[in-house]
Amino acid sequence: MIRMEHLDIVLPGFCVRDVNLDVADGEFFALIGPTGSGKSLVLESVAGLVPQARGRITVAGRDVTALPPERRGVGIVYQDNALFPHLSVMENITYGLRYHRLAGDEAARRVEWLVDVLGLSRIRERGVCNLSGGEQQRVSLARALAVNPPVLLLDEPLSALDPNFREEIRALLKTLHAELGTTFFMVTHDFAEALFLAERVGVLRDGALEQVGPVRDVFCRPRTPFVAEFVGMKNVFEAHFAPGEAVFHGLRCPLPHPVADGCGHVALRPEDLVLSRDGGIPDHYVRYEGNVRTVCDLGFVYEVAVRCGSADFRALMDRRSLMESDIRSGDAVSVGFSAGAVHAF
Ligand SMILES: Nc1ncnc2c1ncn2[C@@H]1O[C@H](COP(=O)(O)OP(=O)(O)OP(=O)(O)O)[C@@H](O)[C@H]1O
Repeated sequence: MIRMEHLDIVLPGFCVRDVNLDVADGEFFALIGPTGSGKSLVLESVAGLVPQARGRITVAGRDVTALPPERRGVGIVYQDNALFPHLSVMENITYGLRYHRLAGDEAARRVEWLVDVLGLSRIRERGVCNLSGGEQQRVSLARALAVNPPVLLLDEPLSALDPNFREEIRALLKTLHAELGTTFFMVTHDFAEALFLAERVGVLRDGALEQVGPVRDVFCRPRTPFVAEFVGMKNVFEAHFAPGEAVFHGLRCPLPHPVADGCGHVALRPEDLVLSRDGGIPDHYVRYEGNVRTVCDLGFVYEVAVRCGSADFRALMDRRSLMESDIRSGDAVSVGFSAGAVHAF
């Protein structure tokens, strides 16, 4: 549905380099990466809002590289919703219908369906300026989808919302995608969002794609240290591989799958580590001894940093486990994990 071939965008001080990407018809694809990695530029080049220096963009089989934004067949939803402030909710939603010559029963039914699914019935005649952030974002989703675009581009649609609205809009995005079959192409720097919504993701780093794949694959089997850290692995170590095991920072670790001998990395998710002060690590777990360096309150969970030899591990613990195990900074602890949790690459 969307194809980018050898896409380059050249700006003073920043370049997007040789992006090649295929997004399938009806897919929910998320382009993820840290702030400033070029995600919005790639999305805007699909929309025709940023000129590319090289490459070709195809939408629904049509080469749109040279077409203006309004002829590309894409809808767009921004982080800050960009509604027309002088128009009502319904006027905003139906604004594009006339331009796209979409009057008639089918368009009216679609608008009513969107108003209903997005919970806008009660506020349809209101002006948009005094709506809550969540309501405004629901209106902008309805406006973008009212003209039935084959592709909906979403530029960080949740990041300006407070946490309650974020969950609500996230769930609505999932429903809309499942019901409409529209291809969704979303940009976000929040991997958890992509994990909840997307079928596949592409990870952008400094203007270049570093890994593309099914979201679970990228989550569990990152191919580079950068992707591993971006998806929250937290424990990424340079390692030397020998038959059946990895050695890193002087620690030996069995490998769940055969890996070619030589150098590489091992990575562990912080939630896969178990900490204990009294040796209470299951016998079949890999186990190292170390000292707690810091205990950091992250809100719902605690991140506990433990040094074992010269390796710094980071584990996540919920409040109850932390209280029950009475782990504090400076304590001697065991760090344990199942060999199956080790990702080697
Ligand atoms: N019109 C422009 N002219 C020059 N530089 C630009 C322009 N637009 C964006 N940039 C720069 O290009 C880089 C990538 O910007 P972009 O907005 O695509 O990043 P992003 O990954 O979407 O980041 P964020 O998550 O913060 O939105 C940034 O350094 C930005 O300052």
